[in-house]
Parts: sequence; structure tokens; C-alpha cells
Amino acid sequence: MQSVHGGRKVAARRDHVTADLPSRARPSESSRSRFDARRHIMAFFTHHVCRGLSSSAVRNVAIKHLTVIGGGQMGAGIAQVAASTGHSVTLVDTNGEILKKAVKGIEGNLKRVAKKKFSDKPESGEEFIQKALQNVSTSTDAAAVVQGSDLVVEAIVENLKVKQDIFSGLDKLAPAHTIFASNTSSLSITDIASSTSRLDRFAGLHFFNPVPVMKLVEVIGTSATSQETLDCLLNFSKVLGKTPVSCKDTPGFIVNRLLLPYIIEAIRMYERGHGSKEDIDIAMKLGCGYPMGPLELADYVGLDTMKFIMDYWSAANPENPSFAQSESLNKLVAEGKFGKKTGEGFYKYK
Ligand SMILES: CCCCCCCC(=O)CC(=O)SCCNC(=O)CCNC(=O)[C@H](O)C(C)(C)COP(=O)(O)OP(=O)(O)OC[C@H]1O[C@@H](n2cnc3c(N)ncnc32)[C@H](O)[C@@H]1OP(=O)(O)O
Ligand SMILES: NC(=O)C1=CN([C@@H]2O[C@H](COP(=O)(O)OP(=O)(O)OC[C@H]3O[C@@H](n4cnc5c(N)ncnc54)[C@H](O)[C@@H]3O)[C@@H](O)[C@H]2O)C=CC1
Repeated sequence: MQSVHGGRKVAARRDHVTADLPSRARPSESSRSRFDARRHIMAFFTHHVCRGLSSSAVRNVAIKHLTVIGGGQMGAGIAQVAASTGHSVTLVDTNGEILKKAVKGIEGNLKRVAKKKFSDKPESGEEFIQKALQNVSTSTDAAAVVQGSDLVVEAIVENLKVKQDIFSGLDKLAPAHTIFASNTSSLSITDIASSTSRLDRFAGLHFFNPVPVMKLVEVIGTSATSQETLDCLLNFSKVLGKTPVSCKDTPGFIVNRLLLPYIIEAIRMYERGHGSKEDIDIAMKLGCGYPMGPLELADYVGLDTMKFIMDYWSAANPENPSFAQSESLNKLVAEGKFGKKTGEGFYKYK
């Protein structure tokens, strides 16, 4: 099957996406962001020792410096967690104002973490915040900063062509050992990687929102990703204090394959008037123990991102009515109501 995204024709290699999947996709997640000396030692060890052993550009690359492309909610979260576990991070966005906002947000979240973690030692908390902030720099020019990176994590808009353009440009500039990873929610890693010549050093590294809180990272390998690259990313995820799972490059990987049909069906239920948005959300929170209801979660993820995902899946599966256009989602996005990040979506946040 062929599908067209962003003007570029790509082979839709993913298998058929069905909507009749179980909806109990998200176990309650209240775990906290962790920072401890052990992780610093692990980061130091993996960087210096594994690197010392490396004989080829690809083998045993350890991550010390990373470039995170996209300073939105996910990119800022990834930068925060990497910086607070001893990595130096350059956060890149095309918009300088977004970068300023991202750094301010990171500082606020670090204070939140420090207050809890160092409640009886405020000086240690302040030191933790300052150390992490010193690890973060920003740039509006990815090409200028990618040279020193062991890893590039892309967390920009959910659009195949835009992601491919970024990676194909950086592929010519980044060192040979640099691993490229995409935080895409729904696009094929194989399709994104096809814009580069480093197919063995390309994988998915899918974090969850909010990154400092959610413990899971999906590590997605394509048929061309090398085992060294996967091992490196699995280890890196652990150094960040996360629990990685390995996934194949199939639509939605593990979590979103289950989560997407659940959220879409909730939106359709609301559109059909089968329940108010409040009642649908209360039902799923109290009935299933989820921390957020599906419409709240859609607002939290971002309705613009939700629409990108739905458009992509419906183009790849035009015969599947589950991915047909959603009137309410389209209307909210057309009005610039992207959810929590813009102050209004299904709900108002001001
Ligand atoms: C078709 C679309 C399909 C989806 C596709 C796109 C999406 C993806 O690709 C994959 C995804 O990420 S899916 C989304 C996954 N995330 C969730 O399900 C979040 C659900 N919500 C929650 O866990 C809590 O409401 C939440 C943790 C958010 C907030 O909890 P509370 O309501 O209890 O609020 P708080 O009391 O403020 O926070 C609880 C604890 O967390 C700490 N915290 C919250 N945000 C933080 C942040 N940004 N940085 C650091 N710490 C943070 C907060 O301090 C608190 O800690 P404790 O005091 O120790 O409990
Ligand atoms: N929002 C969520 O809950 C999750 C989103 N993701 C994925 O992470 C990615 C980013 O999502 P969010 O952070 O929510 O989006 P966002 O809209 O908050 O941030 C995206 C950022 O990328 C920047 N950007 C766009 N094009 C760029 C370019 N060419 N170069 C540099 N920066 C550029 C934008 O200025 C914006 O600041 C998407 O692929 C999304 O599917 C993955 C997991 C969860």
C-alpha cells in the first residue's frame, strides 16, 4: 500500500491498524523522576569505559553529549531528565522564544524535583538544580551544534517530511558514531530513517509525557538498526532512570497501538452524545483507575499532535472507519485550541 505524507510518497510498510484493540493501555503511573549518585557513576562509566573499548565508530558508543531537537513539551522534558542525570544537552528549536520558555520550564520542574528529593537538605537541592541547568545549552541552529553529539533525539512536530528533512541535513554533519533517534508517537521509524545513510545507527526512542514523571521508554529498532545501537539506547534509558522496553517498528509501537483507538473511541462517544466529556473522563478515572480520562489526556498530549497522528493513520488505512476524520478534533485544531499547551482544547485551562 502507498501513502502520501507531506508531499513525499512513502511505502506504507506498517501492517493494518485496527481499532478494536483493548483499551486498558495505561497502568496508573505515579512514579517520580529519580536522580542519584549511582546514575552519575553509570553515566561516567558507560561514557569513559565503553568508549575506551570501542574499536569501530558504531560499536559501544556511550552517550555523554546529546542534542535534543524540538523545545516543546517532549524535547524540554527529555533535556531536563538527561541534564539531571549528568549528560550535557543542547536543546534546539527554530524559535528562540520557545527555547527561553523551555529553559524556564526546566528550571521550574527541577525545583519541584529538588524540593521533594532534598526536602531535608535545601543546599543539596540547590546544587542539584544548578548542576543540571549548567548541563543545558540552547541553539536555534541544529547544524551548528550537532558536531559534538553522541546522540541526536528529535522531538519536533509529528510530520514525516519535516522529520526527514531535519535528519537528512544532520546526517551529513554529525560524526560517524552519532546515533539518531526519533521520539515520534506514530510515524514509521523506517520511513524517517530512510532520509539518512546511517540506517544501523537509527532507532526510535519514545518517551512519555510528562517525561520527568513517566518511567517508560520504548526503544524501537527497524530491520536495519544494529544490536549495538539498541543496546546503547537501552542502557542510556536506564541511566536516565527509566525502564525501557524493546519494540518492533509497527504502528504505534506498543503503547500507542493500544492508546490511540481508546482515545479516538472516547472522542467519537462524546461526538455521538453518548456521554458528556466530563462523565466520560470521570468514568475512566474511577472505573479503571487511570490518572486522567481520555479527553483530558488528549488535551494533555496536544490536539495538534493528535490530529497529525490521526491524519497519518487514516491516510495509511483509508478503508478503516476508526481513523476517519473527527469533527470535534478538526474544529478545535482549526481554532488553534490545541489543549493544555494553548490554554484550551476539550477543556479550558486558564
Ligand atoms: C491519539 C493519541 C495517542 C497518544 C499519542 C501521543 C502521546 C504519546 O506518544 C505517548 C504519551 O506520552 S501518552 C501520555 C502518557 N501520559 C499519561 O498517561 C499521563 C497521565 N497523567 C498522569 O500521570 C498525572 O495526571 C500527571 C503525572 C500528569 C499529573 O499528576 P497529578 O495530577 O497528580 O499532578 P501533580 O500532583 O502535580 O503531579 C504528580 C507528581 O508528578 C510530579 N510532576 C508532575 N509533572 C511534573 C513535571 N513536568 N516534572 C517533574 N515532576 C512532575 C509532581 O511533582 C508530583 O510529584 P509527587 O509530589 O511526588 O507526587
Ligand atoms: N505530546 C505528547 O504527549 C507526546 C509527543 N510525542 C512526540 O514528540 C514530538 C514532539 O511533540 P511535542 O513536544 O508534544 O510537540 P510540541 O508542539 O510541544 O513541540 C514541538 C516543537 O518542535 C519545534 N520544531 C518544529 N519544527 C522544527 C524544526 N524543523 N527544527 C527544530 N524545532 C522544530 C516547534 O517549534 C515546537 O517547539 C512529536 O513527534 C510527538 O508525536 C511523543 C510522546 C508523547
